[in-house]
Amino acid sequence: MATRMDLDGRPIKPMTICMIGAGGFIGSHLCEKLMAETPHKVLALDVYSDKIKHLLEPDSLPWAGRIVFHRLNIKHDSRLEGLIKMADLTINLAAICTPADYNTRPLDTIYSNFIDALPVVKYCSENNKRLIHFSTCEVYGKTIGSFLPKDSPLRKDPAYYVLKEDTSPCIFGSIEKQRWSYACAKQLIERLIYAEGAENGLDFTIVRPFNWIGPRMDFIPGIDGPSESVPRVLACFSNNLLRREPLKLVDGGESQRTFVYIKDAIEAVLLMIENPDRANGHIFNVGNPNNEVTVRQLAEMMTKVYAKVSGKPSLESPTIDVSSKEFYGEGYDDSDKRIPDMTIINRQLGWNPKTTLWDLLESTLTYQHRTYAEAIKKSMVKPIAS
Ligand SMILES: NC(=O)c1ccc[n+]([C@@H]2O[C@H](COP(=O)([O-])OP(=O)(O)OC[C@H]3O[C@@H](n4cnc5c(N)ncnc54)[C@H](O)[C@@H]3O)[C@@H](O)[C@H]2O)c1
Ligand SMILES: O=C(O)[C@H]1O[C@H](OP(=O)(O)OP(=O)(O)OC[C@H]2O[C@@H](n3ccc(=O)[nH]c3=O)[C@H](O)[C@@H]2O)[C@H](O)[C@@H](O)[C@@H]1O
Repeated sequence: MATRMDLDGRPIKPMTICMIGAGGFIGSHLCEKLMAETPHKVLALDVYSDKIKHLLEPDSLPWAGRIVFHRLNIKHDSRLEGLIKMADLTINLAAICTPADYNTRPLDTIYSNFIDALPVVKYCSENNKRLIHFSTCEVYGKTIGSFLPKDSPLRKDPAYYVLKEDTSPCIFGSIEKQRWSYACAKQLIERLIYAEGAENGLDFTIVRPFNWIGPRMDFIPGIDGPSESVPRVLACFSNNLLRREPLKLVDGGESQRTFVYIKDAIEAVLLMIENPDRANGHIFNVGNPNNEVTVRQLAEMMTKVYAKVSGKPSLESPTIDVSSKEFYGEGYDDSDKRIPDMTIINRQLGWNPKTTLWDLLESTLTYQHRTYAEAIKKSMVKPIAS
C-alpha cells in the first residue's frame, strides 16, 4: 500500500483506532473503508458484530489481524479503559439513535447518549488520547424560522433556517415532548467534551451527521429486527416497499430533511481521522445541503426508484397519512427543516458530498431488494390450513 499523505502533504503514520459502536450502520462502513484503503488498525467494540462479520472472517482476508472485534457493553465492562489506552484515537459511535425510542424509552436514551459516554470522555482526557465523538444534527432542534408566521417572507431567508455549528441556537420543545431527550443528552455530552478541551486540553472532534443513509442502516422489522420495532425512515419505507404496503407519512410528511450518502459521509470522517491538526477542536456538520426533500417527496422518490429496481409497478395509493401520536406515541415532536452550513468542513477539510438523492436511493434500494426480497416473500407465505 502506498504511503498515504495528509491534506498538508505529510505522510500519515499508521494508527490504532478504538471504535466503540463499530458494529452499527456507520461503524460498519467506517471499518470497511479503513480496512480497504488504509493501513490503520481497528479495535472494534460493540455488543453485535453481524454488520461487520464480512470483515472479521475468514482469516485469509487481506486485512486479517488489522481488525479485532471485542464484544462488550460499555455500560459495564472494565476492559474499556485498557482498550482506549491501547489506541491512538477513540471514535465513539455507541448510542440509542432511533426516534421511536426517544419518547418511549427516554431513560435508556438519556443514559445511552450521556451517562454511558462519560467514561469514554474521561478515559480519553486522562490518558491524553484523541477523541472523535458522534453527536447529531438533532442538537439544533427546530429552526428559528419555524416560529415565524406561516406567511412571513423571512421564512425564505437562509439566516432563519441554515444550521451553523458556531452560531445557531439549540431549540428544543418542552420537557413533556420527550422526543428531545436524545438531542438534549447529545447536547450536554458535546458541552462536556468541549469543556474537557478548554479546561484539560482534550483533543476532540465532534461530528454532527445530517441523515446519513445507505445499505445496512437499521433493520427490516420481522426479518433482522423485532417485528414491533420502528427503525429510522429509510428502513421504515424500505420495509413498506418490500411488503407492498403504503408508506406511512407522519403528520402529513411535511418535515424536511437533507439526506447524504453514507459513502460520501465516510470520506469526511476519514479526513478527520487523518488530519488531526485540521480537525481537533472543531465541531463539523456533515450532510448534503443539495439533497433536501420533504418526507412526502422522499416517499414518492423511493416509490419510483423501487419500482425501477424491483421491476414491479408501484401501488395505486403508495402513501397513507398517520398521526405522530398513532405512529410514535405520546411525546413525539419533530425537527422542521435541516440544512447544514458547510463553511467549516469546507475550510478545514475541503470536503463536499457528491451523490444525488436519486443515485443514493437507487444503490441503497438495489441493496435492500437483493438482501431482503426473498426473506420477506418467505415470511409472508401463509401456512396452509390443514
Ligand atoms: N445514521 C445517521 O445518520 C446518524 C445521524 C446523527 C447521529 N448519528 C450518530 O452516529 C452514531 C452511530 O449511528 P448509527 O446510525 O451507526 O447507529 P447504529 O445504531 O447502527 O450504531 C450504534 C452501535 O452502537 C452499539 N452500542 C450501543 N450501545 C452500546 C453499548 N452500551 N456498548 C457497546 N455498543 C453499543 C450498537 O450495538 C450499534 O451497533 C450514534 O451516536 C448516532 O447518534 C447517526
Ligand atoms: O439521521 C439523523 O441525522 C438524526 O436524525 C434522526 O431523526 P429523524 O430524521 O427525525 O428520523 P427518521 O426516522 O429518519 O425520520 C425522518 C422523518 O420521517 C418521518 N417518518 C419516519 C418513518 C416513517 O415511516 N414515516 C415518516 O413519515 C419522521 O416523522 C421524520 O419526520 C435520528 O434522530 C438519528 O438517527 C439522527 O441523530
